[in-house]
Amino acid sequence: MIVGIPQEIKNNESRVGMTPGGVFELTKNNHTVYVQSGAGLGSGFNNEDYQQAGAAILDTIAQVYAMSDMIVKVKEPIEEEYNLIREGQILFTYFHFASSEALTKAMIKQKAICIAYETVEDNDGTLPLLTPMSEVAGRMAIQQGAKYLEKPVKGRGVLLGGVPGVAPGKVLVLGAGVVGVQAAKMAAGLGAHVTILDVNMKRLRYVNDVMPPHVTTEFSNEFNIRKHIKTHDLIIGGVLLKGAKAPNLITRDMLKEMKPGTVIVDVAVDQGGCVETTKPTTHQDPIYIIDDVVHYSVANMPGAVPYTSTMALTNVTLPYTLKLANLGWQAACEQDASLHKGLNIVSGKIVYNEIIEAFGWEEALA
Ligand SMILES: NC(=O)C1=CN([C@@H]2O[C@H](COP(=O)(O)OP(=O)(O)OC[C@H]3O[C@@H](n4cnc5c(N)ncnc54)[C@H](O)[C@@H]3O)[C@@H](O)[C@H]2O)C=CC1
Ligand SMILES: CC(=O)C(=O)O
Ligand SMILES: [Mg+2]
Repeated sequence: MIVGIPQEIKNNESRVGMTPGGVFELTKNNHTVYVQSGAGLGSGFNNEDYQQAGAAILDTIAQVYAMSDMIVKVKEPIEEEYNLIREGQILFTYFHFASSEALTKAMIKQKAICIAYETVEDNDGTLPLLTPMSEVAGRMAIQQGAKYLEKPVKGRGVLLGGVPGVAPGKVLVLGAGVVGVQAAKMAAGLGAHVTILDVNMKRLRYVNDVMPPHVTTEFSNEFNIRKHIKTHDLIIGGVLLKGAKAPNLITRDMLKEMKPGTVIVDVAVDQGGCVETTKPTTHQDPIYIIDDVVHYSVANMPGAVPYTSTMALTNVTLPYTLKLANLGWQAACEQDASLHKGLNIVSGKIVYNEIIEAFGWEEALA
């Protein structure tokens, strides 16, 4: 198969769809790999690194799309890319369709085979291709939150760890999944007091077992959320309903209950966010303020640490990329139930119900 790796063109997205190590494995299996010139630079890989691994370099993104049977990338295609996508072409990347009707309609129109990293699902319900980026984003959420709690950027002016004689800051984490646990771990490491909420008791039991005593667990419901937002300095949104629009756990009226300068880092923004006032922002312009509450909602947080993120991503995507290249998408998805769950749109038809539900459509637009 011919596999193409275009440069990411989303704002401040420096990750790339594959490392030279990934290219090496594909070419070893007799596949052809085209990499757009300069695509890996942001992650520390130059054209020669890819050539030595067996790739051929193409000058433009248009050439990469035109010459490849399968495109492997990181973020969803953006508008400039829509018309480059060909009927029957496999796109293996993050899509987060439920948060964008425009993207969904565009991919239906292009009749591509859209396999979404974020819905590839193992038997135990875990999401192997989302997990490493959630690990990155969960850890980063505390770094970013701590920064925006500083007064010059309109935060409360609280140091998360406190100092001797002064109490530490308080961090409220919504969702005890991958993002939530990684965020809680980092915040606890800084010495902050952490409250973590989930509706899944198994996850709360796990957190309770592995975290230090200054991380406390509570069941997630409106009563508890309303209680805690009044006293916490930093709120992390890490909930997920697989493939679906995130539930609005914090509504607009609740902002008035928070202390001025409270910071919300809504990591779940890529699935629409779990805060009513969340709207996607970029690394260039990451925050906005409503009712004195600082909102940080960058939809591609790991893009800011591409050296770590590109390696972590290829580690998990490569076995699936190889399977798709070796067998073709139909046979690969028939053989591998986890990969099958990644099918979101196939030749113009939505095959993942939560997307149809997110837009309130009656049926898959075909
Ligand atoms: N902004 C960014 O750059 C990135 C965003 N993400 C996003 O972060 C979100 C979380 O991802 P993961 O942690 O991997 O998901 P996960 O599936 O590991 O965890 C989600 C948790 O939310 C919980 N949950 C569901 N409903 C809830 C409720 N009403 N209250 C409290 N908890 C609830 C679930 O029980 C689960 O434990 C996803 O939307 C993911 O796409 C992930 C990576 C990067
Ligand atoms: C998961 C995701 O959307 C990201 O890594 O950007
Ligand atoms: Mg994202």
